[in-house]
Amino acid sequence: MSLLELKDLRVTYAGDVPAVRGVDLAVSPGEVLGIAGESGCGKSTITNAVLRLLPRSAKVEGQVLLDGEDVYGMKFGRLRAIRWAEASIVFQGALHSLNAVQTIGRQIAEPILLHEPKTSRREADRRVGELLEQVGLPARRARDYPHQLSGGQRQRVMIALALACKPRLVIADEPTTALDVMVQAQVLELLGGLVRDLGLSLVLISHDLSVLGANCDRVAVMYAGRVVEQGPASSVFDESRHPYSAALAGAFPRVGDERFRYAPRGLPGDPPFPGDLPGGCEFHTRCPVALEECATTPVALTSVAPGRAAACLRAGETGLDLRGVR
Ligand SMILES: Nc1ncnc2c1ncn2[C@@H]1O[C@H](COP(=O)(O)OP(=O)(O)OP(=O)(O)O)[C@@H](O)[C@H]1O
Repeated sequence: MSLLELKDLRVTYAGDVPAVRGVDLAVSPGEVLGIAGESGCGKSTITNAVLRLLPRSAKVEGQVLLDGEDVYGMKFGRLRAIRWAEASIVFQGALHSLNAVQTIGRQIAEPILLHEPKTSRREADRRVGELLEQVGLPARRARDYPHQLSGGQRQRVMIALALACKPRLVIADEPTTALDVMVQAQVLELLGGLVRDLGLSLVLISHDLSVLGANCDRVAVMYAGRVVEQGPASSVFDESRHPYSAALAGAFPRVGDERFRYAPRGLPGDPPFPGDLPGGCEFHTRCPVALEECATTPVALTSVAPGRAAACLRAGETGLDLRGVR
């Protein structure tokens, strides 16, 4: 059974902004699922929807099942119990997520003491030290305040915090966006290693498809609130079946990788505003291989190969060369 399952998830913000428009996703125990897409495509909305962290004005339809339990059908007490302990989130931008006037040790101890009331302060402190060491920081840094740490160290603290109550699922929403490339690679390697060692499931969210290609088992690519391609990470990245995935893959080349014979190219234009979507395929206005009918024919996510699906009228065409899109 899946540890996390989204069934036809739809989120509409006040003012009729359909930010997520029917997303089906499943994450198995121990699996790393990547969610890719440009800013505004609905990635953070999905993150927040999983643990019911959306503003009250957001209308949520469909289902979120965590280990088979309907997150939107449970009482608030149960919801509070599963946050941190069953599933936790590493948010982007640790400086804003951490409390500036509390030591990081206290901040990591807090969910432990809250969720495990029998744990003594002393035991919680011991666990904090252990968690800090697990993320590559000396235990004594527990006495530091967030401003005394570098950006990469703070993001390590965020990971320690997410692991504090031994959850089975971690959602990391752009966990390395604010970091420089070297530190980004170190933090991702750390996160991936911990997930493997602890046997956790991970949902890794990023606009950078190369990050996901290197760190995930499977990837879902989102555009305008929907999944437009899904499949094993390496194939979505190397042999995209949707022109948008091909463009995303081409926007972030891996230096020295022989497979990238094309210069990195940005994708012209912006994603559409969710309140004002074009007809037909939502991507047709920016698509380099669009046909006339793409402007009028809506297209659903359809299986294109075992374990692979794409929402493109041309996805099944043999010989369609998307490499030039990169
Ligand atoms: N509280 C809100 N009220 C109204 N609209 C919102 C709200 N939060 C997000 N949106 C809109 O919903 C859409 C999806 O936003 P979301 O933050 O989920 O995208 P994202 O892919 O995570 O982008 P980013 O990478 O920039 O965080 C955007 O058009 C955004 O403007």
